[in-house]
Amino acid sequence: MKNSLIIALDFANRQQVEDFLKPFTNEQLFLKVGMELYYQEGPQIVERLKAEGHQVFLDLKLHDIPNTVKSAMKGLARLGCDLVNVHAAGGIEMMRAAVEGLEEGKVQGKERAKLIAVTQLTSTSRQQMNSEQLIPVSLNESVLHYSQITKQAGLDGVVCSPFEAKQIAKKVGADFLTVTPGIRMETDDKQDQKRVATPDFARAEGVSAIVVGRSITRASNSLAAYYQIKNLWEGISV
Ligand SMILES: O=C(O)c1cc(=O)[nH]c(=O)n1[C@@H]1O[C@H](COP(=O)(O)O)[C@@H](O)[C@H]1O
Repeated sequence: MKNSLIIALDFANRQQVEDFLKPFTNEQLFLKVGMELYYQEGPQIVERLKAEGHQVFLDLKLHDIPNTVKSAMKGLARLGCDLVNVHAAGGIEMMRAAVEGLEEGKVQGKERAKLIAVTQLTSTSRQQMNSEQLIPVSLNESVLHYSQITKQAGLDGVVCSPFEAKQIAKKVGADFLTVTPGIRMETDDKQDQKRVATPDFARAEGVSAIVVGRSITRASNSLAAYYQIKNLWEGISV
């Protein structure tokens, strides 16, 4: 899990995933299945990627009453994913229920998936958080607070941006996972992301894993873009 580069498979169907993965023939990848793909292809897409030897982050960002989240997690646990998530805004009781569901549903003899909570989405700015969510603090404070309650609920880590990761490691613990999307190369378009950083900045901030979508999946040469980002992330100069 630590030092992973997770590719966000934000595609509409299995065929598009297969086309994207074609050039990566000998690579064992860490792949993220999000709502777009999962809602179209269902559990089979996860089972298929696992059968091909990839690690899978199932990113469905559960956020509901504790009982519903617990039952949903119990079902998801059977898929044998490596990483799953909820929204920290669901609260401590909901997050504890998610852990219970994962434990209850886990595949016999296998480790349960790691569970992380989304703090403030990387598409959220301070101004939006203050005026729309009515949370009158800085993004750092809000993300740190969500990280602390996530730890209290017994989860393994959080989704945050690289800008908050160092402080989380200091205040919540160095082994608490910080998984960071919003990764872009210097010249890339930010699109809908607000808190954006480069792979080498993320490495310098000590994040556990980066999540990269469009900078790889929409690149004219995805394999080359993947290696370029991977080298920066791993601190390899070419
Ligand atoms: O939970 C996530 O993965 C997530 C949380 C967050 O705060 N921001 C965020 O961008 N993501 C996901 O990370 C991916 C980022 O994609 P790109 O912006 O294309 O690199 C998308 O699949 C998002 O759903």
